Amino acid sequence: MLSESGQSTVVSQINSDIIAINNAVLLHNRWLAEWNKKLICGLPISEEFIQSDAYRHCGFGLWYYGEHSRFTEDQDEFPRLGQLHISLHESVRRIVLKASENQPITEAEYDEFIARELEFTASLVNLRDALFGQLYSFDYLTGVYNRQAFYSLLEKEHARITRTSGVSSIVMVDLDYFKKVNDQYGHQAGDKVLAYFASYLKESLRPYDSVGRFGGEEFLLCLPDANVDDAKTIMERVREELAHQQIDITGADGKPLSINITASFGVSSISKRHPTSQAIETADIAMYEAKSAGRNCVKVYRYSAAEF
Ligand SMILES: Nc1nc2c(ncn2[C@@H]2O[C@H](COP(=O)(O)OP(=O)(O)OP(=O)(O)O)[C@@H](O)[C@H]2O)c(=O)[nH]1
Repeated sequence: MLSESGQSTVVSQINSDIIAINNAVLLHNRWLAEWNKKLICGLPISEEFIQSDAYRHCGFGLWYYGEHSRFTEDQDEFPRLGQLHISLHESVRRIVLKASENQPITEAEYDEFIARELEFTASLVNLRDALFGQLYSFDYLTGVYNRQAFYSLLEKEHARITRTSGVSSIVMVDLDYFKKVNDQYGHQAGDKVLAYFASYLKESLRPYDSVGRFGGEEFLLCLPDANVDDAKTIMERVREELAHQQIDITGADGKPLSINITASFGVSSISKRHPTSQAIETADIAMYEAKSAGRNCVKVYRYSAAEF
C-alpha cells in the first residue's frame, strides 16, 4: 500500500525508524554531555544518573524500551545494543557514585567507561546500517523486495534447496494490459494498482513465501518447498481471486472509480540442478506462454530430460 507521501508503507516505516534512531543518538549525546559537565565542573549530580534503572529513563532508554516496528526489533543488533546500553549505565553509575562521595576515579574505571561508550556507539551505527540495508532491499513504490534483493533471496533459496535436495517454485507474474490503466486513468492510478497488486500477492501467499518486483509491472514469487504442480494450484487460486478484486482508484478526471485487473503467471522451479538464473528465465518463458494463450492464465515450464 502507498503512504501519503506516495512511497510504500514499508519504506516509510523504515525511514521513520532511522529518524527515530538518529533522535535517540542525539538524546544519548546530550545525556553524556550533561553528566560529564557536572563531573568536570564539580556540580551536584542528580539522582537520575545514579538510579539502578536509569538506563530505562534516559532519553535513549525511552526510545529503546518504547514502541518499535518489526524492522528495528528484528535486527540482530537490537538486543545487543540494549545490553551494551545497560553496561554503559553501570559503568557511569560507578563513576558518578564515586564522584559524589569525593572518591578518586581510577584510570581503569575511566577506560572501562570509554570502551563501553565506544562499543555502544559502534552498535548504534551497526543497527542504523542494517536498517539502511533494509531500505535498499525494498521497492520504493510497492514495498516488496526489489530485483537485486530478490535475486539474493533466490540465491539463498538455491543454496538451501541444494542442501536438502528438494525443489521450490518460482513464479513470474505480469499484469495484463497494464499500459491501458496508465493510458486511461493516469500514471498515479497505475502506481496505486501496482501497490495494490503487490500487497494482494503478499496477503494471498503463505508467510514464508516471498514477493519481489522484477521491474515495471512484472513480479517474481518464491514458494519454498512447493513443486510446480503445487505452485500451479496456488497460482490458479491467486489468479482467480485477483480477477474479482475491486481496486479503488482516482480517474484522470479526479473522480473515484473501481477497476479490475488480471495477470498472467509463469511457474518454474529452482533446485540443485536448476539455478536461479535458469529458474527466472524459464518462469519468464512460461509467463510469455500464458500471455500468448490469451492472458489471465497460469502456465508451467517443465524441464525436458536434456535439462536434468
Ligand atoms: N504507473 C506505472 N506504470 C509503470 C511502472 N512501471 C512500468 N509501467 C508501465 O507498465 C506498462 C507496461 O506495458 P506493456 O509492456 O505494453 O504491457 P501491458 O500493457 O501490461 O500488456 P501485456 O503485458 O502484453 O498484457 C507501460 O505503460 C509502463 O509505462 C510504474 O512504476 N508505474
